[in-house]
Amino acid sequence: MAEIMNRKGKEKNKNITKTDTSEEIKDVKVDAKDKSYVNKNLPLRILTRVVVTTSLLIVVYYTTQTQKVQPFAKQSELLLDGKVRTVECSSEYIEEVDKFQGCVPNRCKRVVNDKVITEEEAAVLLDIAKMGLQFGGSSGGASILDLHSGALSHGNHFINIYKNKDAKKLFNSFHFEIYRIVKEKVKFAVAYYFQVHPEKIYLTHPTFFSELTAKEAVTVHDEYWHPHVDKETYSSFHFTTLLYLNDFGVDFEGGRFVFIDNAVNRTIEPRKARVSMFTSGKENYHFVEKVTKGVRYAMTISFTCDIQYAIREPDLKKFLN
Ligand SMILES: O=C(O)CCC(=O)C(=O)O
Ligand SMILES: [Fe+2]
Repeated sequence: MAEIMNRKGKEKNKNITKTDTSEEIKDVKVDAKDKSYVNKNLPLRILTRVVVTTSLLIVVYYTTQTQKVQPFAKQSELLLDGKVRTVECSSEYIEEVDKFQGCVPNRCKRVVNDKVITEEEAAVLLDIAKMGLQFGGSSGGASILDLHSGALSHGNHFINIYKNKDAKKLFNSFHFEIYRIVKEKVKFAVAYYFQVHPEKIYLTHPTFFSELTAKEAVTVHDEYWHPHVDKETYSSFHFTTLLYLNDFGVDFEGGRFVFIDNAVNRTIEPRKARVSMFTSGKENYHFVEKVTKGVRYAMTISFTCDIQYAIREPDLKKFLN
């Protein structure tokens, strides 16, 4: 029975083919037209979808990005009483610091205080940084001056500032005294906020001035914007402090300090004489945004609980003789 139906169907089709050829041709033409229409418009439709999806993704990305950034300290605010945020210490940090009696912070934290150092002191340090750095300067966007070791960025490498006779003429004992006092004040601020004994924390290497610009990086030393944990970069660190010497949004653009937390990034906008202090473990994962305009000056002042990594004051004699 099915076969009969098939045959009948075939015959019917045959008839149509014979009697209505023009109709079929017309149909075929329309079909071909339709197909070419579909083929011609397919790339356009795909393109439209791609454009719409990409735009949506961009909008979603930027809205979530901007929502995720929260200022912790803005340049426009003066934090005279300090601003503190407690964070859960990473287990590695606790394990490490536990070895040092009297140096364990009762809590891991980040603190910003604008009263520890005066603007006058910051201005003297800015002078020291600028005077020293004029004898060097990296080919890329990041230069450092370390008065303890004498290391000064120069082109693609480092030179020793203590070997430069002209540099020696510019510095005097007043500069070195302010440099010492500032570090001492910062040490006491760390001891106060982290509830550790001031005699149990020691200045450590590297403690240095930094100068960041929008210049293209030349060597890895110029790539200051990578997220990192200070303790992983320098194992001796237990407390990191940063003293900012000029102003975000005034002297330079970009260059905010950013703590990377799970759901949100928290920013510190540099402000002249602002001191930021934090425990150096994984709990304070961070980066510095690229400077897009101007020059940013800061000082990284590092502390350790391990006396074997303590560093001394810069040797004044090396400069003044
Ligand atoms: O200059 C800053 O704000 C931070 C620099 C930094 O992350 C570092 O020295 O480890
Ligand atoms: Fe860092």
